[in-house]
Amino acid sequence: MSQLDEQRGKRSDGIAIELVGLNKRYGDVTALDGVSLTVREGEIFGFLGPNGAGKSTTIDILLDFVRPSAGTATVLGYDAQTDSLAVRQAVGVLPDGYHLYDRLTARQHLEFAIASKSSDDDPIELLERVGIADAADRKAGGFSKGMRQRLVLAMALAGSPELLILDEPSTGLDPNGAREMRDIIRAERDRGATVFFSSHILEQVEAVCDRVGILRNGELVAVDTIDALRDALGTDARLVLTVESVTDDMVGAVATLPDVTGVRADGERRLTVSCASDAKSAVIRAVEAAGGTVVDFDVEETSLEEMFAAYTTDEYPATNSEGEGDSGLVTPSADGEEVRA
Ligand SMILES: Nc1ncnc2c1ncn2[C@@H]1O[C@H](COP(=O)(O)OP(=O)(O)OP(=O)(O)O)[C@@H](O)[C@H]1O
Repeated sequence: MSQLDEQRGKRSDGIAIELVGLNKRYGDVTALDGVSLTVREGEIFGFLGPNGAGKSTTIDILLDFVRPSAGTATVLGYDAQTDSLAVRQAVGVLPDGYHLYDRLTARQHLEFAIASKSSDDDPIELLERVGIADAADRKAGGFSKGMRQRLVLAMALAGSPELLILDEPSTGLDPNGAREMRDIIRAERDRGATVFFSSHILEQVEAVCDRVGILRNGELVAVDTIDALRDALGTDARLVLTVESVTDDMVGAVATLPDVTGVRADGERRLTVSCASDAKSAVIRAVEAAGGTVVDFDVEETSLEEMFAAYTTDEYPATNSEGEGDSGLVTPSADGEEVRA
C-alpha cells in the first residue's frame, strides 16, 4: 500500500474536492454564485478566470480562511468548515500573498512546515526540488520574489500531501522557474497527488492541466479539457496549404467539403482553408484528388487567449459550427467574384 493509499484511508469515492452550490457575498458584492465542481483524485486541475472572478475566494473557502454564505465545500472527504484542521493537515498550500518570517532562514521555514505536517522530510531535499538549496541558510527577508515563491512551494510539498492547492503558483517566477514549477506539478501528479491551481498564465495551464474550470463573475462557466473547450466553441482551425499550383478544381473540391467554412487562394501556390479541426485530413485528400500535390501545410488553432476571451467576455465574436460569426475567409468564384463558402 502506497503512502497516499494509506492517507486516503477510508475514502474510496475518488473525489479530491467537491463544491456544491457555493455562494459568497461580501456586502453587495457576489464573489461566488452557485459554484458546483468536482475535482477527481490524481488530476491536475486548473482554475481560471479574470481578475475578481472569485478564484481566491474559492481557495480561501477550501481552507476555511473564508466562510461561504451558502453551499458546501468538501476536501479529501472532510467538510472544509467543520473539519478545517484535518483539511490543513492533509493539504499542501501555496496561498496568495503568503507571509514569510523575514528573520528566519529558508531551512527554518522548512523545519517549521515539516514539523507541522509531522513528517520526516529533509529540508535540504525539499529546497533542492524548488532550486534554492544554496540559499538554505539565508534569511527569507533578503529573498527575491521568485525565491520567496519557491520557498513557499517547498513548504507546501512538505509531508508529501495528497492534495496541493496552489494560488497563482507562477507569480514572480522567471521562465526557468515557471518551467520548474510545471515539472514539480507533473511530478506531484505522477506521485499520485491531486493538484488544484489557479493561474492567469494560460500557456502554463495548457502545458500541465488535465482539466480546467473557468470562473466568470463568480459563476463557473466551463469545466473540461482545454481541447474540448476549444472544440465546444466551434471555432475553426485554419489550414494553410502550400501546393505546386492552385487550380479552380482544387478550390471547388475543398469548398464543397462538409466541414469547410472558407477557402482562399493566396497567390499561385497557397490555399488557406477554414475548417473544423477534425476535417484537416479530408481537405488534404480533396486537394490530392483534384490533382494537386501538397508540398507543405501548417495549422493555426484558436489561440488560448482567444479561447479565454470567448468564455470570459461578452465582446468576443465567437464563431460556431453552425456558421455564425465570421471566419474571414471567402471563396473565389469562377468569374472572379468572391463568395462565402
Ligand atoms: N474581503 C473582501 N471584501 C469585499 N470584497 C471582496 C473581498 N474579497 C474578495 N472580494 C471581492 O470578491 C470578488 C472575487 O474576488 P477574488 O479575490 O476571489 O477574485 P480572483 O478571481 O481571485 O481575482 P484575482 O485574479 O484578481 O486574484 C471581487 O469582486 C472582489 O473584489
